[in-house]
Amino acid sequence: MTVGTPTPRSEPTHGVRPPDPRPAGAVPYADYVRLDTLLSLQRTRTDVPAEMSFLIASQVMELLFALLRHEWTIAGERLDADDVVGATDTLRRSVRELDVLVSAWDLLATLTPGEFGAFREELGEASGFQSHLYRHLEFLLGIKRAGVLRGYVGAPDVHAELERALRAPSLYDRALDLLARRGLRETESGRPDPSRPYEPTEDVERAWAGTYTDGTHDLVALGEVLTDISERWTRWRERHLAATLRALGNRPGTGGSAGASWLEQTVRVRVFPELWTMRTLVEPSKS
Ligand code: HEM
Ligand SMILES: N[C@@H](CC(=O)c1ccccc1NC=O)C(=O)O
Repeated sequence: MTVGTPTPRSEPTHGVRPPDPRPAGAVPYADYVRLDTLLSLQRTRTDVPAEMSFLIASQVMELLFALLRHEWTIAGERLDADDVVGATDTLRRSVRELDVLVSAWDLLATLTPGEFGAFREELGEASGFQSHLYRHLEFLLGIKRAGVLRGYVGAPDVHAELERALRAPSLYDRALDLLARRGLRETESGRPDPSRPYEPTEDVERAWAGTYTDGTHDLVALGEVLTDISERWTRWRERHLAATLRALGNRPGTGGSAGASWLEQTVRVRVFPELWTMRTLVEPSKS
């Protein structure tokens, strides 16, 4: 092609031949992504234009919940194996995924009460409150409430999986056990009953403060990435509350709660609490 010849619309402008879209032996893109199945899942209940972004926002967030469950399960196994660097790498990747989860609220940021109200009745009593993946993530983060299981008695597989996660040590329990194995805690090992709600202790607060003061590099990196996760978790809740206030005002929720005022209480709870409270106790670094 000579200079000045108009480029046909179907050809790339940079002069490189496009790759063969179906190379022999390779898995076709549409098969790998399961595109047919994926694109069969966006069945809205109404013709209200804004409903599609609501549905896709919910699906995107559920996918990211599943991804985070995967990452945090791997990270937990690595902590148990004393692989601090491996666990920290996995948790760092999960922080980027959490950032995507938080920004997924942008999909709902323009939803007005009029638009939401136009399809909300079709949702019946369905609510994100019933998300079992979200409950699984809460358990991994140490937000343990046995009562949550009651909502899943009609779904035995989900119930069994959540029960296992409730009884297993959380990610934080596993990190604190690791600190104990490294001789950084006054008490020897983990919580006697990991299915109980996590209660902050001065022992754990001092253990983190001592670790940060000593500058024990791998453990400070672990503490910082856990703090990143805690911060993002709160941020997701803040944006959920803002989206709710904007789209719903102070109406009660479909899941039976008071709505925004109920969500407001959850925003105040921080996961991994001593990683926040210990910071006042950390001594200035020497190097
Ligand atoms: C504008 C859209 C949304 C509104 C107005 C809204 C509203 C609410 C309300 C009022 C609750 C409290 C329970 C209830 O009574 O229903 C709730 C809980 C919840 N919602 Fe949403 N929500 C929205 C979108 C989403 C999306 C896209 C997700 C992602 C899957 C989601 C996930 C959750 C979860 C996990 C809970 C339980 C929170 C907890 O227990 O701390 N919500 N939502
Ligand atoms: N709790 C919301 C509804 C809601 O969040 C919801 C309802 C049905 C399907 C998905 C939903 N949101 C996210 O999962 C409300 O009170 O309007």
